[in-house]
Amino acid sequence: MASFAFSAGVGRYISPSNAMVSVNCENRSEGFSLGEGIFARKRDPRYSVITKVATQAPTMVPSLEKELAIDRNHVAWTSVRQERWEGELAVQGEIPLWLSGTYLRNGPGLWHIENYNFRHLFDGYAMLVGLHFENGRLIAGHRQIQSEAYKAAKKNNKLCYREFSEVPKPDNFLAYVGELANLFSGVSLTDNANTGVVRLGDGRVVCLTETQKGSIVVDPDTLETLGKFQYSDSLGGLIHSAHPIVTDTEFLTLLPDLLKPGYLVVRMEPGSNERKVIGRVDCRGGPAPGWVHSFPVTEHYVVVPEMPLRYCAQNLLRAEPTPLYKFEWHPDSKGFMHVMCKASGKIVASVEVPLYVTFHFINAYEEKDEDGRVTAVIADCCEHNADTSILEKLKLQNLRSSMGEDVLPDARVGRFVIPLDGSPYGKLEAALDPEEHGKGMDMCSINPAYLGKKYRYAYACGAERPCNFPNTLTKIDLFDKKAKNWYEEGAVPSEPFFVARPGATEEDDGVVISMVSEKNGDGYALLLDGSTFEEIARAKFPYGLPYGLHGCWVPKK
Ligand SMILES: CC(=O)/C=C/C=C(C)/C=C/C1=C(C)CCCC1(C)C
Ligand SMILES: CC(/C=C/C=O)=C\C=C\C=O
Ligand SMILES: [Fe+2]
Repeated sequence: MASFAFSAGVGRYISPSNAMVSVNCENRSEGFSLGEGIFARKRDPRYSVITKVATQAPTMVPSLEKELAIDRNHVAWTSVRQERWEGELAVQGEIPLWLSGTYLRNGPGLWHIENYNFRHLFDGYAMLVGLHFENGRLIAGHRQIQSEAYKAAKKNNKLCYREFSEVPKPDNFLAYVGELANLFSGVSLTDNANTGVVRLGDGRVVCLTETQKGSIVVDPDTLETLGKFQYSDSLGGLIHSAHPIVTDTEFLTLLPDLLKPGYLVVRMEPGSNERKVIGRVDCRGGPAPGWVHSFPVTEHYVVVPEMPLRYCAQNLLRAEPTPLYKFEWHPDSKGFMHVMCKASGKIVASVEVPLYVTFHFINAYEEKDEDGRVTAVIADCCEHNADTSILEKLKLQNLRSSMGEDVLPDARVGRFVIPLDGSPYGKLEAALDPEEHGKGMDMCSINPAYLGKKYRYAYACGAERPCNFPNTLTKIDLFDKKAKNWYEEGAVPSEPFFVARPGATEEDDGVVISMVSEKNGDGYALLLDGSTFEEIARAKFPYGLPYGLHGCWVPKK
C-alpha cells in the first residue's frame, strides 16, 4: 500500500500530464488549486461533485461539450474523466477489520478517441480500479492501463489497433494490404487488456483480454503498468481464453487453434512464463473452434467447451462489424463438451450437448457414486438460452438508449451434466428457476476455496425488470434453488466478488465486493455480507465509475 497515503477525505486528481490537483473529498464544492493550468473547476448542476474539465486539451480528456454530450448517458457507459485518481473514501457502515488487502477490478473505462465514439462495451480502453482495505478504512483509485493500443491512440488521436469491434481505417490501398499482413501476424491486434485481472501464484498481477499480447503486468499497490507479460514458450497462436484458471499452484488456459480447429490445454507454474501443453482437443464440429471466453475445471479435469458460436476468419477480415463481430453462429455444427484429465492430457469424455451460448463458466465438480467413482462432471455457466443476441445488446448505443426498456435477453444458470461412462450425449438444464434471479444473470464469482469442488453458492449480476442490462446482485443457492437479490433503483452494479473471512468454515462466510455506477452520475464501492447478503458498508467515489468487468483479490503481504 506504499503509495496510498492515509489522509482522511483527501484525494488527488492526477491529470494526464501527471500534474496533481488536491481535492478535499468531504468539501468538494469548495475551491481547489489548479495543477499547471490543466484543469479548471466547473460545477455541473447535475452532480453533487465538482466536475473537472480540460482547459488546454490534453489528448484523452474530452472537452466540456463532448463530456456533456456523453454525460446524458448513465455513468456506467460514460468514459472516465481523468487518467488517474487516488484517495481515501469516507465509509458508511463498517468494513470488517479482517478485510485486509486489495480488490482490483479491470474493465473498459474509455470509449472514445477525440470525437470518435467506440461502438461496443468490449472496445473500451482498460481501466484498473483498486480498493485497498486496511483497518476498516478504504483507499481507492483508478488508472488507465498503458497498453500499446491506448498509448498509440493517445499519441496519434486515432485508433491504431484492432479492438473487439473497432478496426483502424487504412489510409490507402497499400496500407490495406499491409494491414491484412499485420492481422495474420498479430501485429495489428490490440493489447488492450480490458477484461480481467489475476494474481499469479508468484504474486505477479496480470491484466488480460482475449489476445495473448494483451497480457500486461501491473503493480497492485500503485495500479501502474509495469510492462508486457511475455510468454517465453514457443506455443504461438494469437488468442487465448480471457479467463485462465489461476490458483496458488498453477495457471491453466486454453489456446484455440484456428487453422486446425481445436484447443491446446496449457499450464504454467508460478515463477515461470513458460506454458506447457497438457493436451489437445480436436473440434468435433466446424469450421472453426467455438469461442472460449472462459472454461471450468474440476479437481482432476479440465472441461473444454466447444460452443456453436465459433470464431470466424472472414469476419476477422471485415472492416465493419457484423452482428456477431468476429464470431458466427453454427447451430448445424452442434455444441460439445470435452473433459481432459489434467495429469495425463487424455480425453475422458466428449459429448454432444444442446446448443448453448455462454461467456462465463461458474464452476465445475465431479459427481461420485457410493463407491467414490466419478460418474459425471457437472459444469455450471451463465447461459443465454442459446441466443447470441446478447452480444448485440452490449453495443454502447443500445446500453445508452434503451434505459428503462425490458430488452435484456433471458439468461439462466446452465448446468451441464457430462457423463463419464462413454455415453455420447450430455445434458444442459437450468440449475434453478430463472425467475429467482429475474431471468437474467452473468458476471459470476464463487468462494475460490470451492473451485473445482461441489459448491452451493454463486454470486452474480441478475435482473430486476424492466432492464436493458443486469442491474441486481444475486446470491444463488444451488442446493435450495433460491436466490436472494440486492437492488437499488437506477444502479448498475459490477461483478460481485467474494472474499472469504480468514478461518471461515462456512462457504458463504465472507464479504461480497461490487462497484456500483448510478444513474445520477455517482458511483460507490459496496460491501455485502456473504451470508445474509445484506449491505454492510458503502463508500462513495468523488466521481462516477464506468461499468467494469472482472476482479481479483490481492491479500495484504
Ligand atoms: C472485454 C471482453 O470481454 C472481450 C474482449 C475481446 C477482444 C478484445 C477480442 C479481440 C479479438 C480480436 C481483436 C481479433 C481476433 C478475435 C478476437 C479475439 C475476438
Ligand atoms: C457483461 C456481460 C454480460 C451481461 C449480460 O447479461 C458480459 C461480459 C463479458 C466479458 O467479460
Ligand atoms: Fe469475462
